[in-house]
Amino acid sequence: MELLSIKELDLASKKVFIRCDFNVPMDEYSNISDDRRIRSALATVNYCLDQDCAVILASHLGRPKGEVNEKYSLAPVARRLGQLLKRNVIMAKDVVGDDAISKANELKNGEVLLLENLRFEPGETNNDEELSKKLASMAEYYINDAFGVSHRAHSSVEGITKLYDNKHKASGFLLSKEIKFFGKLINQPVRPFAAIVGGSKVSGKLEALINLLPKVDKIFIGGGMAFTFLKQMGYDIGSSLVEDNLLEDAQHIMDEAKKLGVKFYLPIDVIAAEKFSEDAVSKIVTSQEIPSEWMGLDIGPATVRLYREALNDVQTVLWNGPMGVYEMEKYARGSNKIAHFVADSYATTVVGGGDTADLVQRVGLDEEMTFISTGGGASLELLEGKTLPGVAPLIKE
Ligand SMILES: Nc1ncnc2c1ncn2[C@@H]1O[C@H](COP(=O)(O)OP(=O)(O)O)[C@@H](O)[C@H]1O
Ligand SMILES: O=C(OP(=O)(O)O)[C@H](O)COP(=O)(O)O
Repeated sequence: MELLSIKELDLASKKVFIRCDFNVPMDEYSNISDDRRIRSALATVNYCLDQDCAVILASHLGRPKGEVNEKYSLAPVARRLGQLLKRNVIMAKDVVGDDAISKANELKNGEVLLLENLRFEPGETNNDEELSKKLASMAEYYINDAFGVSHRAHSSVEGITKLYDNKHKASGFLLSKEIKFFGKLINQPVRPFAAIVGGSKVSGKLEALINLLPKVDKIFIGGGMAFTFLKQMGYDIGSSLVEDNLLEDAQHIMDEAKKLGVKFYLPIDVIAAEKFSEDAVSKIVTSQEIPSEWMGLDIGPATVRLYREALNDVQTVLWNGPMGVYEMEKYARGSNKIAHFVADSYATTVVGGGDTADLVQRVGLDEEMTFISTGGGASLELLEGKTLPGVAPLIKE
């Protein structure tokens, strides 16, 4: 699949809109714990600045659900970006309001403007045409460099592409790199091929799992993903994260895995805690025996041993989603152990997702992996064989 490339555009001294994925992990004080997604966008931003462009950057951060919420402001990203670019980054107070529009209009060549969180606008996730039009009115060229969100048909990712012809839109360097890498990986994975899937975005990833089954040989489940399966198996999961409306889907996935001969691993023990807190009372329990009101916040040591054994013969691994609440040291052990097994293996190791990349970086193993992708959900959907809605309009005819 060949994409329209930024290199083929005549960008010199033009105004360019770049959709980035600056959805970076932050602590409670808005300190960015892993700036990989910002650093990954620099090649495209610097390329545009070298062409003397006026650069308008836009991203979402978290899921503020169409409302302005200071907690999800991109201001910390603007500061970090300024440090990395070694130049001032102008921050708009809104997305397509008076402030953003006037700053975009006044933006000079060589200047960088960052719009506020796109998801402060309810139209963003609804792929609203009016919002796309307002965003597109800011610049003559559109670049998608937001691999991590290219599986979402959102206004700044999909809708906006309809407002530019092929001479005025393209993929950025990051998006191209990711698509090229996964293209190769998916066509000829060396087998056995395993997917390790965890984290907290249960609903999206459960859907991905069903399509992943025919592509992989082994699936390892951890993190908040596990409890929907464990509940469906009849276990008491206490107050662990669960998607009750997806219990049947979970059963379907387990049945299909059996039918297809895909080895499907679930945690056999977990670290359960009385509450979602670092200082909560916690203990190791079997997956069948999570006390009511307690919640599973990490995989347990028996699961770690089981997964290590079963990962031994694997030749290709795609990992998305932490095995536990890795941000709290007390529940980070499972994720850290898995990170070490994956890094130490001779397999091709691909890690995807903002938080998964963060945890691998925290244990200093990022250089040990074959490839760290900026997209978790996006890479799972690529692996399913889907063409991502943000990528389809950028495929060369
Ligand atoms: N058992 C669990 N219960 C609740 N949250 C969990 C659990 N395990 C992991 N998480 C959370 O999942 C989040 C990451 O999930 P996700 O966004 O799906 O991963 P990624 O960003 O790598 O795609 C982390 O904030 C982590 O604390
Ligand atoms: O962090 C992201 O996805 P990921 O956690 O699957 O890597 C992207 O920024 C997409 O965010 P979303 O899942 O809220 O649409």
